[in-house]
Amino acid sequence: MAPLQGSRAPTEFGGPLGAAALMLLLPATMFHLLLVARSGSARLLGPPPYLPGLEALWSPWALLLCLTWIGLQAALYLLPARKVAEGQELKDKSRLRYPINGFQALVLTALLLGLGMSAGLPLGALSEMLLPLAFAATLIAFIFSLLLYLKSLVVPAFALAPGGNSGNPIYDFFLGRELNPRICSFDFKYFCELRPGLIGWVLINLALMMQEAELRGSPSLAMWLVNGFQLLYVGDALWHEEAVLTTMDIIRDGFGFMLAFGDLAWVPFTYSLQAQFLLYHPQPLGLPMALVICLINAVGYYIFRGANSQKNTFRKNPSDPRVADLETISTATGRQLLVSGWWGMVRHPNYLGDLIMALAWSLPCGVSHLLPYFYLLYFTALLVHREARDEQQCLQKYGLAWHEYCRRVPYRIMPYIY
Ligand SMILES: NC(=O)C1=CN([C@@H]2O[C@H](COP(=O)(O)OP(=O)(O)OC[C@H]3O[C@@H](n4cnc5c(N)ncnc54)[C@H](OP(=O)(O)O)[C@@H]3O)[C@@H](O)[C@H]2O)C=CC1
Ligand SMILES: CC(C)CCC[C@@H](C)[C@H]1CC=C2C3=C(CC[C@@]21C)[C@@]1(C)CC[C@H](O)C(C)(C)[C@@H]1CC3
Repeated sequence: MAPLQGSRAPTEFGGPLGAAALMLLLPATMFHLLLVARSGSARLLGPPPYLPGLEALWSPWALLLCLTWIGLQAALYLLPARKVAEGQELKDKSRLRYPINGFQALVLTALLLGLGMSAGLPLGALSEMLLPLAFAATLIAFIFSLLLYLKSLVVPAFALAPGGNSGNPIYDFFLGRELNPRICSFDFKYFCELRPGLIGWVLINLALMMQEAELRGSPSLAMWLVNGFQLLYVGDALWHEEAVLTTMDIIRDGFGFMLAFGDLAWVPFTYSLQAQFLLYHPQPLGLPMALVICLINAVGYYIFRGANSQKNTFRKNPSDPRVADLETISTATGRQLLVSGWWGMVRHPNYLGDLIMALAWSLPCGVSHLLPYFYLLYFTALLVHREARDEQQCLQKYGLAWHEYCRRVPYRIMPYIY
């Protein structure tokens, strides 16, 4: 049985108190956004238009729908994969294996949906159920995290995450004790990170677009852009699914409430905020402005994809001709750090690209409201915090070589600014 008191790594997110506050604050924020998006004034910083009673939140149908959705995605995850990838080496020197069939799951979901819609499935009606669906997803995330916590109490110590094993049950419940909870080969964290929430996000976007078409005759240009940009982002994540195996969420963070709620509830219901806003607050958008916004998204995507692919190619095979000419610094671990190309511009060029895309997702909503810019604000805070966490880990891993990298590439995310 794993000890309750673990490695005593320094706590993050403000320790147990911060974790407890976040567990209340994050769901509260999500419901606030859902309520405000459909209110006339759509004021991000004002009070919610009303406080929903339990009858507006709880619906057994919504719970059934959420469970069916997760079940469908789990079934697609279990289908034969075109490739099985190995994860990073674990404490016991073993490597886990992961199916690479996320894009296949997206395509099959789209086919099933197409079939359903041609048989009369009223997808637009989903937009009327967002509140009970979000409540059901939160409930599922909470119960799921509790089961994950209980499971973590009976696994050997080497299976625990370095950070979520402080001995404080609230903190560990939030951050996640077990690093890679699995039943047989089914990896819960990997599954949740990319499937039900991410594909659910584009499904909700599509439902909002269908509803707009029903209300106004056809979807607006702004709605097309938001749907297109975010579908590109999700499709890209699933196409490059293997890259998620080197993110800190998979390598370092345990699977607890933060990721379970983040993946299953936060992503689908808050990342679709721009489309929610547009359904209730139609915005005029001319073709020239739409083209400028497409250009901004393309620039963001170019940087995001270029930086992520450059690092992934380099980590897989430093002598690959696409990266072999780049300048590097050697580290005591034997690994090298790129100091030219994208990674010589700033220390997190992928975050910069992601943030530029976030701006492009909000601009179609106009500038009359702050609400559609919530994602950009939240995401800036998330990435600044994430960058600091990653910096700390790289400093620990690479020591002097990391100092040298910081000297050569002084800016973190935004050249000459941050
Ligand atoms: N939409 C969303 O909600 C979110 C999106 N993201 C996106 O996910 C993607 C992945 O982000 P994330 O996992 O945070 O981190 P990164 O992909 O930026 O990976 C950081 C790691 O890269 C390696 N690295 C850092 N500098 C260099 C260098 N100069 N040369 C070679 N390797 C280097 C280090 O690991 P090592 O040396 O061990 O390889 C470091 O720990 C990003 O594009 C981010 O924008 C992230 C969070 C949320
Ligand atoms: C609820 C809290 C505020 C914190 C939750 C954070 C999570 C929502 C994010 C943590 C890392 C994520 C990643 C993606 C989605 C959001 C979460 C889960 C990602 C799958 C999005 C698509 C990208 O292409 C990616 C690189 C695959 C992302 C990986 C990290």
